[in-house]
Amino acid sequence: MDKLTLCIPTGRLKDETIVLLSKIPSWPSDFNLNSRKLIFEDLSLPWNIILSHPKDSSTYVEFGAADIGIVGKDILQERGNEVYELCDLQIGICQMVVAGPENLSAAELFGKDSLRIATKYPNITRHYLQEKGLNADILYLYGSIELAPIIRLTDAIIDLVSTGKTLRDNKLKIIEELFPVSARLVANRISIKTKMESIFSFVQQLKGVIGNE
Ligand SMILES: Nc1ncnc2c1ncn2[C@@H]1O[C@H](COP(=O)(O)OP(=O)(O)OP(=O)(O)O)[C@@H](O)[C@H]1O
Ligand SMILES: O=P(O)(O)OC[C@H]1O[C@H](OP(=O)(O)OP(=O)(O)O)[C@H](O)[C@@H]1O
Repeated sequence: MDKLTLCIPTGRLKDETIVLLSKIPSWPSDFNLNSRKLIFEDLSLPWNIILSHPKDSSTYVEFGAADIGIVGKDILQERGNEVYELCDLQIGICQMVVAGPENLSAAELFGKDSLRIATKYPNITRHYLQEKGLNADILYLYGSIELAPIIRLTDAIIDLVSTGKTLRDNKLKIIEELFPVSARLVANRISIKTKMESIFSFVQQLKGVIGNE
């Protein structure tokens, strides 16, 4: 069987991914991905591994640098990379929401004459506003999005929520839920044909351990 190249995101998904992979029997129990190395091609590994920024995993898979990869549904929606979604890994679970000040109702927010929304997800936000028939200015920010409405830079945000702690600590609340988010296993569209057997075997092994605490 072909040895696959797997793209694992750094950041908060990395640890959960390693927990999942280490439940697969062929994973070497003493293997350590916690260095600054970005490529792992050790003979002891059942797959070659590359580590990418979480926003880039689906791009590496789309362009064939990796056969398969792990990526949040938020990034798949935002970037629209041409990859094949294989399965939900049930890690990195959160929700994409519209959130705003605690005292603001949905009717008040959406009834505003000039609406401004801060987000790390401009494409998702544009699409959402179009679907709702709303006109708004989108303020693209890199992080700490919750800051924008509390200093009244924007009326609301479109961002991820998991525990809700960031919203609560900043006196914000969910105004509307857009879609659930979790990490997905994706495959390159050519590899899925040329390395079908290896990919199928990998998916079967993963499916055996997904959701097992
Ligand atoms: N609060 C959260 N709870 C659960 N999963 C999350 C949460 N925030 C983000 N995620 C998921 O984890 C993925 C990676 O997020 P992470 O915070 O590691 O990186 P990032 O925000 O894209 O990058 P950076 O922190 O460098 O800006 C996201 O694309 C999303 O799918
Ligand atoms: O509901 P919670 O559990 O509080 O999580 C939500 C927060 O997590 C993410 O931010 P992240 O930690 O990635 O930081 P960032 O804003 O700098 O991107 C997201 O953008 C929220 O800010």
